[in-house]
Order: sequence, then structure tokens, then C-alpha cells
Amino acid sequence: MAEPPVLIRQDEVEDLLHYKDLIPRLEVALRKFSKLDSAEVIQPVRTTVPLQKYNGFLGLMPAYLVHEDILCTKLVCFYKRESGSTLSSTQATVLLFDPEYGNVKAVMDGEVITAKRTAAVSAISAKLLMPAKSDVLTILGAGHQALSHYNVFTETFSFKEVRVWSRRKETAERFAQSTQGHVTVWESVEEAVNGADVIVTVTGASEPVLFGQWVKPGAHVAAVGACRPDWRELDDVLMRQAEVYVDSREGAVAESGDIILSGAKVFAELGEVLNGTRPALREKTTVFKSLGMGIQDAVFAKLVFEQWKNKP
Ligand SMILES: NC(=O)C1=CN([C@@H]2O[C@H](COP(=O)(O)OP(=O)(O)OC[C@H]3O[C@@H](n4cnc5c(N)ncnc54)[C@H](O)[C@@H]3O)[C@@H](O)[C@H]2O)C=CC1
Ligand SMILES: O=C(O)C1=NCCCC1
Repeated sequence: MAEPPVLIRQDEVEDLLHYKDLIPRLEVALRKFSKLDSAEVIQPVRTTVPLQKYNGFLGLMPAYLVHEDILCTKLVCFYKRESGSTLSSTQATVLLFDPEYGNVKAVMDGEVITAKRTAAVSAISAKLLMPAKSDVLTILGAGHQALSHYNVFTETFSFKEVRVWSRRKETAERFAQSTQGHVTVWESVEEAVNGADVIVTVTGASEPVLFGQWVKPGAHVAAVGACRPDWRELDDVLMRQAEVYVDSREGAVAESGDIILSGAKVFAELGEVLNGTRPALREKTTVFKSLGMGIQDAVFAKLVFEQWKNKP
């Protein structure tokens, strides 16, 4: 009989996941995903169950990496929260299976995995697409993803200035007080993004907050929020003037309101750029539209489980 699953808590996942280990693993997974004719990665588009009564969704994100034999699914609930709400907008649990027998080996917290893997993928997009000389980083939104993005972007790159905007100034101020380095708080998006080389959008918005007319030509935007077909963070002008990169084309055309409603064309998947089959147009204005993928959770779940087992 199979052993019962182990339970890995949020603080344990936090201690076990470091960006320096995450980025190379994610690059390998993104490359495999985007290889033409590859049967190495099986990842259907997220199934989403609406929770209308609560203004939220349950997303089911299974993935199987055949060669590494990693079978995993994340269960993630995400919500549209009113300004001032103290409820969390994302709750996630990750299940890691034994693919041969079908039993669950580990049940682990998915919130840290979600925060860190999403930020690490955005950092990969910036590494490939941001202007060669990037001094100013602006973060729009001041929640969990804002902090994980701040951490990985400042650990990976050397910005001279980091700015934050949030719809409530006190949230942005609290964010700026919680970071290791200096962050300036801005009252309007227009001022916050003026002259920025890299802009990260990590809001719960369902209407555009970032407008193309404010974005410096050649800037890179990592757009992480608005993961529903009728939600927006970016306006049509920005979507149409930028070269649009995604994590998964299939996911993007099914789930991204910014892509679907603007009619913007997807130029490439990040994995295609990493494989060298599509170019990184660093000199142009670029948008990386992130939606999140089950394989990203799967590689981290395996890493967490292995490290947890080997803990002294
Ligand atoms: N692409 C991906 O893989 C993932 C995307 N997400 C999405 O990223 C976004 C941020 O997630 P978290 O940081 O976990 O959420 P959070 O709730 O911790 O932070 C959200 C931030 O957005 C702000 N905000 C909320 N509604 C807004 C509005 N209408 N206009 C402007 N700002 C607004 C909040 O004040 C807060 O600063 C969410 O949309 C979430 O669904 C989350 C996980 C993974
Ligand atoms: O990939 C994920 O995880 C999520 N993507 C969209 C919104 C919530 C979580």
C-alpha cells in the first residue's frame, strides 16, 4: 500500500525555494514546452470553474513532464477583491503524484510557489527583452506578486531606481517600507511609468491601468494580472504597438483579455526565444503577457519535495 502523502507547509516551501535554483529550471521547462513536435510536456489549458457568488474562480492546473516523470496539479482559487478588502486574492495548493501508481506523494502550499515561479518567469522575460541599459523599474500593484517581483528583479538586475504605484497610496507606502532597498511611492500611474525601462503590472484590475501613450518606446512590460478573457490591465494602444510575448500561446488566446479584446497578435512564446526559433526584439516596446502554467508549478513541486526529503 502507498505511503500517505506528506504535508509541506508554507514556511517550509519558503525556506526551500531560492530564485537562483528556480530560473535555470524554469528556462528548461519553457524550452521543452515550446519545442515543436515535442511530446515531452503534457499541459492542457487551465480548467476554470467560476465562483460567481464570491467574484472568484477555481483553476485546475495539471501537468505531466514525461522525461522527468513529474505529475502534478495545482488547485488555485483567485478572486477580484474590492479596494480595502483584507481577504487574500489567491489561495493555492499543489499536489505531487507518483505517476506510476497514481497516489499523491505530497500536498504542499501553493502560494509561495505561485508567487516565486510567476516572478521568476517575468525575470526571464526581462532578461530576454528589456532594453540593454535599464535603470528604472516600476511596479504597478503592491500585493504578493509585487513583492516577489521586487525580490527577484532586484536580485537579478541592477536598477538605479525602483518605483511603486498602488490604487491606495497607503498600500504602496506599506510595500515600500517592507522592501530591502529604497522604493519610491507614486500617486499616479502616468507619473510612475514616465521614463521607466521595465514595468511590471501585478494588479487585480479588470480594466486597463497602463496606457500605451505613457510607456517609453523600447520599454519592457511584464503583465501578470488580468488572467481572465474579459479582464484588462493594458490598453489597446499598448497591446497593438508592442511586440507581444507569452508563456503559452494556447493559454494566452483562451484566457488573456488584453490579447483577446485588443486583437493583438502573439509574436512568440518565451520558450521559442530561449530555443532560438523566434527573436528577442529588445529594441522594440515589448509586452510579456503572463498567465501561469502548470509545468512551472510542477518543476518547483518536485524541487521542494526532493529538498524536503533530504532535509537533515
Ligand atoms: N500570471 C500569473 O501566473 C499569475 C497572475 N496572478 C494575478 O496577479 C495579480 C496580482 O496577484 P497578487 O499580488 O497575488 O494579488 P494581491 O491581492 O496580493 O495584490 C493585488 C494588488 O492589485 C491592486 N488592485 C486590485 N484591484 C485593482 C484595481 N481594480 N485597479 C488597480 N489595482 C488593483 C491591489 O490594491 C493590490 O495592490 C492578480 O490579478 C492575480 O490574479 C497571480 C498569480 C499568478
Ligand atoms: O498561474 C497561476 O497560478 C494563476 N494564474 C492566474 C491567476 C491566478 C493564479
